[in-house]
Amino acid sequence: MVLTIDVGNTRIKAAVFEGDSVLGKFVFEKNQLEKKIKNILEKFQNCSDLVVASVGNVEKQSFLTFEKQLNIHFLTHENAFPFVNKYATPKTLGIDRMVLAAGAVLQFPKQNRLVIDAGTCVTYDFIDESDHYLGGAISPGLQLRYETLHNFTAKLPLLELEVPESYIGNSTAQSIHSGIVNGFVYEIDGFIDEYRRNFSNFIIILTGGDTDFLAKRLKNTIFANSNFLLESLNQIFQYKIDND
Ligand SMILES: Nc1ncnc2c1ncn2[C@@H]1O[C@H](COP(=O)(O)OP(=O)(O)OP(=O)(O)O)[C@@H](O)[C@H]1O
Ligand SMILES: CC(C)(CO)[C@@H](O)C(=O)NCCC(=O)O
Ligand SMILES: [K+]
Repeated sequence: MVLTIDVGNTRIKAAVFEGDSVLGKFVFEKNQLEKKIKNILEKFQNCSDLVVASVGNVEKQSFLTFEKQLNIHFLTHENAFPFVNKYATPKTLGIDRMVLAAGAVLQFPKQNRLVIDAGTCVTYDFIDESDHYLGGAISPGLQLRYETLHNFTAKLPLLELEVPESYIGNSTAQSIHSGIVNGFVYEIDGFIDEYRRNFSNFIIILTGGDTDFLAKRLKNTIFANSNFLLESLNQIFQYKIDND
């Protein structure tokens, strides 16, 4: 059994795998990390390995507490990844993006793939059919857009996510919802259209905290899987055993 942990910018997500099956899924805050891992390990006593990908500022020490119980694997740029990294600054590429790219290559061999992770930030990652990682884009996520609009203006309120009534916002609130929600959807569909103009065939994987909200609203057909990063961690773990 493998415990996979994704330390994001805002939250931590974890899942226990037996082979390819998910036995349990967990979401928690950074300050609950040690307590939650302890609880998970009490529930799943056959966990032998812990695989972590972290872009957040969590102390490595918090995981090392469990060193006696588990083999701990901290993914870094030094690990073997199943693609050729063509990013101009490979050392600054987010480990979460590398894990998503690896998962796309392992789950969808020999085809072009676009991975969209709609989390705190939205990331776009493109890996072509020759398994070359080309890069993509980073933009603010849905929640971040609401917060930024409020934090950097004098008059704009902090609103909760709401589906806009129309693209023509007829009030301050509706204008904000339209700008953020419609803008977000247009951005993603716009990127997908641009990729389509340049690559004949590719699979699109959508993941991250806003997966379900977005999946219903995009005009393009996508493969929606909010667990894709955790599943990819599990797959990399299998790959890592074979290749490191
Ligand atoms: N319970 C929740 N708490 C926070 N965000 C949530 C929640 N449910 C859905 N979301 C949405 O998920 C987005 C955050 O995504 P996610 O949880 O994947 O981010 P994260 O933990 O920071 O991970 P990453 O850094 O990998 O993006 C927000 O834009 C928000 O709209
Ligand atoms: C873009 C984020 C914040 C998304 O979690 C993360 O992947 C990261 O910190 N990336 C580093 C910059 C880059 O990927 O080029
Ligand atoms: K993200």
